Amino acid sequence: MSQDPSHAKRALRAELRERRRIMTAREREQATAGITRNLIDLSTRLGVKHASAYLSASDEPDTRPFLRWASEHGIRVLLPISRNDGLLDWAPFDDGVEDADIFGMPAPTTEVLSPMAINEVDLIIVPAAAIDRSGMRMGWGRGYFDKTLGSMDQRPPSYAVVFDNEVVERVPTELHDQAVDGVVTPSEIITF
Ligand SMILES: Nc1nc2c(c(=O)[nH]1)N(C=O)[C@@H](CNc1ccc(C(=O)N[C@@H](CCC(=O)O)C(=O)O)cc1)CN2
Ligand SMILES: Nc1ncnc2c1ncn2[C@@H]1O[C@H](COP(=O)(O)OP(=O)(O)OP(=O)(O)O)[C@@H](O)[C@H]1O
Repeated sequence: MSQDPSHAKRALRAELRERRRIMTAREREQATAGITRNLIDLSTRLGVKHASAYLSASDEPDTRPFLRWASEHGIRVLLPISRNDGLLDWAPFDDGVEDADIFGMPAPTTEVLSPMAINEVDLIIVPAAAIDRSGMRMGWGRGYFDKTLGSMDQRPPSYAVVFDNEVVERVPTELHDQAVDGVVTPSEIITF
C-alpha cells in the first residue's frame, strides 16, 4: 500500500464500496434490523431529544426505519444537505420529503437551516466508510464531516454507522481527520 494516506484512503474506499455493492438483499435486511435496534438503544440510553443523522443512499446502512421511529417518538432529527463551499446545511426529517443533493445523495427538502444548526443537537450520527479501533473515521472523501465535527467546540456524542466488517484495525489518517466517540453496527454499539 502507498505511504500517502490520501492514496491509501482511495484504495480502501474502492474496496469497501465494492463490498457494499455485492451485499445481498437478505444481508441488507438483517443489517438494517440490527442497526435500527442499536440506534434506538443508543438514543434511548442517552435520552436524546434532538439528533442529527443522514438520509441513507441505497448502498449505505439504512437509517430510515430509525428516522421513522425517532419521528414517532418526538425526537427531532436534522439531516445534512451538501453545499458547494464544503459546509453542510441541515433540514429536519419529514418522511418522504426529499430529493437528491449536488452529488446525487438523498437530502431533505424541508426548511433549510444553516451549518450552525448542528450545534443544537445532543447526538450526532454520521455516515462513514470505515472506523478503526481508536475511533478514527474515514468517510467518502469530501471532508464534510471532518469540517463539521472539527468546527464544533462543544461536541455532543458522535457515533458513526457502518456494517460489521467496516470496523477495522486501522484506517489511513491525515491531520484534519476527526475521530468519533463510538460506532453503531448491526451487531453492536462500541463506545471508544
Ligand atoms: N447519505 C449520505 N448523505 C451525505 C453524506 C454521506 O456520506 N451519506 N455525506 C458525507 O460526507 C455528505 C456528502 N458527501 C459525499 C462524499 C463523497 C461523495 C463522492 O462523490 N465521492 C466519490 C469518491 C471520492 C473519493 O474517493 O475521493 C465517489 O463516491 O465517487 C459524494 C458526497 C452529505 N450527505
Ligand atoms: N477541516 C478541514 N479544513 C479544510 N479542508 C479539509 C478539512 N477536513 C478535510 N478537508 C479536505 O477534504 C478532503 C477530503 O478529506 P477526507 O478524505 O478526510 O474526507 P472524509 O472524511 O473521507 O469525507 P466526509 O467527511 O465527507 O465523509 C481533503 O482534501 C481535505 O484536505
